[in-house]
Amino acid sequence: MPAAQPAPLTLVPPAAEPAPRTIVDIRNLTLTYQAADHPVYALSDVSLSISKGDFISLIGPSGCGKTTLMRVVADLEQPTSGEVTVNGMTPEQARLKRAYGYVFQAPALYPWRTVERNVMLPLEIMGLPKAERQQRAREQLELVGLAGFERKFPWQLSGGMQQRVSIARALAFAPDLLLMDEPFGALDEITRDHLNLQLTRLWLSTRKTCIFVTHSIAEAVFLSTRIVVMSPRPGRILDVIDCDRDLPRERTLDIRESPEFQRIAHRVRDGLMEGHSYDD
Ligand SMILES: Nc1ncnc2c1ncn2[C@@H]1O[C@H](COP(=O)(O)OP(=O)(O)OP(=O)(O)O)[C@@H](O)[C@H]1O
Repeated sequence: MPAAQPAPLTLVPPAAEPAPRTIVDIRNLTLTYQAADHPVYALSDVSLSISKGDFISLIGPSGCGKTTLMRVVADLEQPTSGEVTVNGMTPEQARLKRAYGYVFQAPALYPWRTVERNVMLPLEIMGLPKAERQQRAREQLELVGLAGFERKFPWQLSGGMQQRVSIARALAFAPDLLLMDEPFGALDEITRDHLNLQLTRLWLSTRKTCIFVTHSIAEAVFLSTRIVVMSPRPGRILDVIDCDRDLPRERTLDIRESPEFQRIAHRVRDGLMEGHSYDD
């Protein structure tokens, strides 16, 4: 009987990486506010695609439309023209499905509610049973490093801790997308460094898609997978910088001294200066 032949080797091509899922798709977005006596051209022809797990920072001069852009994604403003989808839905559908959490510049916590009850509030509005509300609130508070502070009132916490409570509140109903509008803008630099570090760890562990507005170049480079540099009003996109290509995903504060970090920071600064009108 002839010896069994070994099965011929077939080369299986490596499985292609699945294309990242688009969470936010913005096409040719223009927004003009109708102020009392004149139109305000806030955004002009903005197109941007944000994939699942991206951490996008929007940076640009004051009044260039960063908040407006986030508010359109959150269905708090209507575009004058252009298309926006969130998780494949219109912003309105996404809002109704609670597809995003919103963190504002000021923590906006209710002073008469404990920390835990502040985080539970959106869950209360959703009608979740108390035990589930409490469990979810505790999980989120632990995630932002505030386990043990559940029974405190907001006024008993520092500004940085209050902002962490508002992040926990935004995360409480497990949104796919986290919108953060200059959440650390009002904090001192050391606290801000600390929160940047915490936020980057939180992002690594949850892989939420984040859109983050900031005026700080260092903060944008430290946190982001991509930085979107905007022009003065009407806001247009001047540059989109891929930070992930040159910086590791896990970042510690000392990365800010690295030549790669400095190079990206320079490019952001160049973009901001190029687009800036000093006549304003
Ligand atoms: N409801 C509104 N009616 C009229 N103009 C508005 C309205 N909301 C915002 N604006 C104007 O639109 C422009 C863009 O505002 P927006 O708040 O989006 O800018 P921004 O880049 O977030 O500014 P900042 O960095 O100062 O927070 C500004 O000139 C602002 O004054």
